[in-house]
Amino acid sequence: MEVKARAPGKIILAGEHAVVHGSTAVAACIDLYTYVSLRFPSDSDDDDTLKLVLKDMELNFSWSVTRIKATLSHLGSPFPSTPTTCSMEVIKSIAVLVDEQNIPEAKIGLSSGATAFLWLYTSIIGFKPATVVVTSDLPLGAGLGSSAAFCVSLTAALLGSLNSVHLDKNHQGWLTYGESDLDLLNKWAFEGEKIIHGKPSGLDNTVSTYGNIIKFRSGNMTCIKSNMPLKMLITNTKVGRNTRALVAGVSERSMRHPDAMSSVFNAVDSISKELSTIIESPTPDDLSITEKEERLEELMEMNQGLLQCMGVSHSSIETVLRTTLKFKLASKLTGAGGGGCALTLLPTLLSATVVEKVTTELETCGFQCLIAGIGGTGVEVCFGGLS
Ligand SMILES: Nc1ncnc2c1ncn2[C@@H]1O[C@H](COP(=O)(O)OP(=O)(O)O)[C@@H](O)[C@H]1O
Ligand SMILES: C[C@@](O)(CCOP(=O)(O)O)CC(=O)O
Ligand SMILES: [Mg+2]
Repeated sequence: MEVKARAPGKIILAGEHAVVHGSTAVAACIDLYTYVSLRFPSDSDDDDTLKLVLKDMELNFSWSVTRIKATLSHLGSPFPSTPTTCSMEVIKSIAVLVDEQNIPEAKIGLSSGATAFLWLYTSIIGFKPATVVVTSDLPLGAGLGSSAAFCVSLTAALLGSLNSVHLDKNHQGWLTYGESDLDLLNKWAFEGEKIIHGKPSGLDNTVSTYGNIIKFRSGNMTCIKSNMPLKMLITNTKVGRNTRALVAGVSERSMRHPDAMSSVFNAVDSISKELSTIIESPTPDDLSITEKEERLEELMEMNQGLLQCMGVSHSSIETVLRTTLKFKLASKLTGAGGGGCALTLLPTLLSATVVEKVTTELETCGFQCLIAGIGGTGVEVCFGGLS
């Protein structure tokens, strides 16, 4: 049997980092996906290996199931309906299994992904041989939520292989999970994100699971129905960074300056709330589309200023801000910052010529630009053929 799953990446319109400290954030899924295929060997195959193939990265990992079992069977796996946090002690045991794979130094960031994989696989499936193949449209470590899309798509494929999950396995094409299965899936993916991020807010896995545009605060989400066109230019500075280190840096700064940082987080909370109100408010209302766009641009600039206060901007992001400002366009970083991606609002009345000019100038700086569709469906699975 083969189960395929795909989960989208995301952009954060407002509230990254502050959301880890209890502020509101607004995020939308984008139409770039991570894909997972899960295949169990037939009973006649004499195969004792669990294989993880990271196709884009040209990396093949393989573990003997007997070896994994010797390391982890004391945990009582599998426990698919009880999402559980991987303890530090178990992370260390899994790290030994990951280290044995000799990941090249240049790709060492993938070790946290491999650790999350082993935790999710053994917790949900147990000690069974299989081959898991992963591919992704998303740049890794660029702020577009590749870590969450990886955890969500993997969990979707794993849960999809269980009989306890309510899905029509004869359906041809992509299928969505029911509400209660999605809730379970999201909780497991959050446990995977904890292994990769250290202290995630849960925003990224939630938007990748449920899709749409969401307002999120302290683990609770509300879907936002947008009443205006939202076109964003995404610029990838290609400056690599690691969310875990950036999130830890903000927490350290907030321990050094608790009062000042709490005011920063409160300001971000207000920005996210105002931003979601503007997006949702009916048009024509008291504000025209152009006026709404101007307010969004101002809020994005204010949010970017506060991200600078948190210490997560970067010279490459400042270059994007300066370049887009020349065309009177507002930008902010998206995701953890420290490089990675920036968002630029493209107002409805902006001419195609200006979009072309700004894109060319950003690309001349060595950056990569794209316009993604935002706010679509979340995670999906597939058992049959895909047309
Ligand atoms: N397709 C993938 N395969 C394996 N690991 C992945 C994949 N996508 C993401 N990861 C893991 O997530 C990490 C990147 O996550 P993170 O630093 O949070 O950045 P972002 O989520 O913005 O892309 C990678 O270094 C890797 O460990
Ligand atoms: C910085 C943060 O708000 C978002 C991180 O997103 P990403 O991993 O950079 O795509 C962290 C979080 O919410 O868990
Ligand atoms: Mg991430």
